[in-house]
Parts: sequence; structure tokens; C-alpha cells
Amino acid sequence: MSGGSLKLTGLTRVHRPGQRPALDDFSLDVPAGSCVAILGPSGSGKSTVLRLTAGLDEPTAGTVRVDGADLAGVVPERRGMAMVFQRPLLFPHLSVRDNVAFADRVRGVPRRTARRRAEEFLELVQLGGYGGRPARALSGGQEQRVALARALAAEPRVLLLDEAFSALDAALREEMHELLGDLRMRLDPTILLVTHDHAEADALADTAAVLDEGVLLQTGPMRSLYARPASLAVCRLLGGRTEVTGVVREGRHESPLGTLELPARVPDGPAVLVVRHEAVTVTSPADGDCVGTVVRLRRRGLRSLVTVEVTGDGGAGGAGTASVDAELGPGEDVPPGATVGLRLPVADRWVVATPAGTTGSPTTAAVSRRR
Ligand SMILES: Nc1ncnc2c1ncn2[C@@H]1O[C@H](COP(=O)(O)OP(=O)(O)OP(=O)(O)O)[C@@H](O)[C@H]1O
Repeated sequence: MSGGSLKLTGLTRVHRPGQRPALDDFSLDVPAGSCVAILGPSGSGKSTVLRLTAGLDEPTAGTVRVDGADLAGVVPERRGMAMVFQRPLLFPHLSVRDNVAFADRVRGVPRRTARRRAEEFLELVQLGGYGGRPARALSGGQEQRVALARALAAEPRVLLLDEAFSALDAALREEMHELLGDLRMRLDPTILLVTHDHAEADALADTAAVLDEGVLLQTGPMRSLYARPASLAVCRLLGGRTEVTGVVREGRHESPLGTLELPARVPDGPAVLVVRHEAVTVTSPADGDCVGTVVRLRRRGLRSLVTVEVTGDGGAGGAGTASVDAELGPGEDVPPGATVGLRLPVADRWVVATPAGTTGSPTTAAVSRRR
């Protein structure tokens, strides 16, 4: 089935004149056979992108192109797209097979052929043998598999997933992630998906586009968004926990953590050091890049997350305090109150410039801390 290429250019949607656009000059390339995630908090415009792409809503400006063809004025059912929503929206009175065969039947495919194809797609979503059951007799996870089979049976040039797995519990969600990975290998579809969950974007997508208040903040592979966020807003949306306010001078960041070398030359000036908790190691005080006190310990399965408070020594970085989060190794524990060292590998240090006169407040105010 291999998918087509999707190109969104300058997409803008203003619902009411004078109001902030729901989406503002949004551009994105989704190459054929790739999976791109749009990631953002509630109300950031994610569904607006999908609705405009699918033709369910009209842009105020901008274009949607599939394989180079401009889709302006093309009705949703002729765009070569299929969409899976958070709720599966199956026909409860039809059998599972006939739900999947529905698009073929509407296209005039004979019933027998449509049903045979439906069975093939049910096999693909690991529901072979379920075709004869009434759709209302399925569990939530099975229903969502049928919705996916129905979308794939339409052989879309582009598959759109709108928070398709977010209503499922964690175990089912993970199963769906694996299934989608498997379907990508077999069918090579082009997928544009929307999620508010960075772990889901990480599990599924080659690239993510981070959206906030209708504005695209950054696009890139998840690993580079995690490690090199363009702003504090992106850092926070991707679960970043450590932000240390300071100043860059001659390639070093000065803060209560001390004077820390940076992996790359950045301009001098106020800057917030961000470092992923997964990259920070807790050591003995003698071995750390800085020394602090454990103020909080949170258990997360086999690993724990600690917050360490570091007080500046009054040198270049001043005498204030800074908090650094670190993920401990499996089974490791350090009690609150312990004095520990922290190692922040040079390659994992990243700074985000702050506009002059601010003290590290977010460049995008709407994002709340998720401590
Ligand atoms: N028909 C409409 N009329 C007016 N404003 C709208 C309309 N549809 C969406 N909006 C506004 O546009 C903005 C973006 O909405 P959108 O549904 O795209 O966000 P979202 O990121 O998908 O949010 P969620 O994750 O909660 O679904 C929101 O502020 C929303 O209130």
C-alpha cells in the first residue's frame, strides 16, 4: 500500500476576526512512508492541523498538498486520506468484517471482494477470526484495532491519527504502538499523528513538530528535541525537569552549579542550562561536577528520580541555589538529606538563551511545569 507525500504550507485558521489564530502559518513536510507527530498541550492547534489536512475545515490561508497536488476545494472523501479518532466510531449493528469493508462497499466494490479484503486487514491488526462478531461485542482495544483496519482498508495516501490511542490504558496503548510499528514495516504508510504525550511521539514517530498556541515551536527527531530544545517551552513539553538560570561567558555557563564547560560555542549572555534527568548521574561528592543535597526522591518502577539542591559557592555563578533532577540506576536509592555529587556530561549540557531582563521565565508562557 505505500503512502504518498504530504506537504503543509503556511496553514492558518482564524475562527473569528481579531481572535488569536487557532493555527498560525504552520508548515510541515511529511515524506512518503514516514510518521510525523504533532505534539502539543490542549488547545495548541493539533486537531486543527488534522482537520485542515483532512478537509474537514477550511484554512484561512495556506495549502495542503499530497504528492504535489494542491487539495484546495477537494472534499474529504476524495483526498485519499483516512482518519482514526480517539473514539473508534464503529457501526455497532454491523459485524466487525462489514465495518472494515464499509469504505470498499461505498466505493462500489462487490460485497464478496470487500469482505475478503476486510478479513486481510483484520489479520493485519491481529483480529483474524473476529470478522463475524458484532462490533458492539468488542473491547475498547479491539474496537480501536478495527478502526485502524478500516482506515487502512481505504488504502489512504495519508493516514491521520487524532489522539487515536489516548483513551486506552497503558498496556493496550503499548500494544497499539507495537502494532503500528509492525504495520509501518509491512505497508509503509504515510502517517501524520497528533498526541499530547511525548512518550507516544517518541515511540511512534520519526519526527515531531511541537506546537503551542497555534505556533510551531520546533521540528525534528525526538532525540534532538529532547537533547537540544529550542526554547524552555519545548523543553517543558518534552518532560524536561532541570532549568538552571545563569550566564554564558566565553563558552561556559556560570550558575550556582559553578562554571560548566559547554559542548558548543554559544553567544555570551543570560541563558538557562537544561539537562535531561536521564543524562545526570549521582556520584560521591568527590566525583561530581557539583555537590548538593537530596531534597526529594520519587520512585518510578525500578528507577527513582531524585531532586538535588545545589547552593552556589559565591564564585562566578553567585550564591543562589539551583535544583537538578537525576534518574538513578535500577535499584539505586539515595535518602533525602544525603550529600551527593552530580555528574552532568558535557555533551548533554544545553543552554537556552533568555531574553535580556528576564530570569529564565518561559519564552512561551502557557506551558505549565510538570514536576
Ligand atoms: N470552531 C471553533 N471556533 C472557535 N475556536 C475554535 C474552534 N475550534 C477550535 N477552536 C480553538 O482553536 C484552538 C486550537 O484548538 P484545537 O482543537 O486544534 O487544539 P488541540 O491542540 O487539538 O487541543 P486538544 O488536545 O484539547 O484537542 C483552541 O483555542 C480552540 O478553542
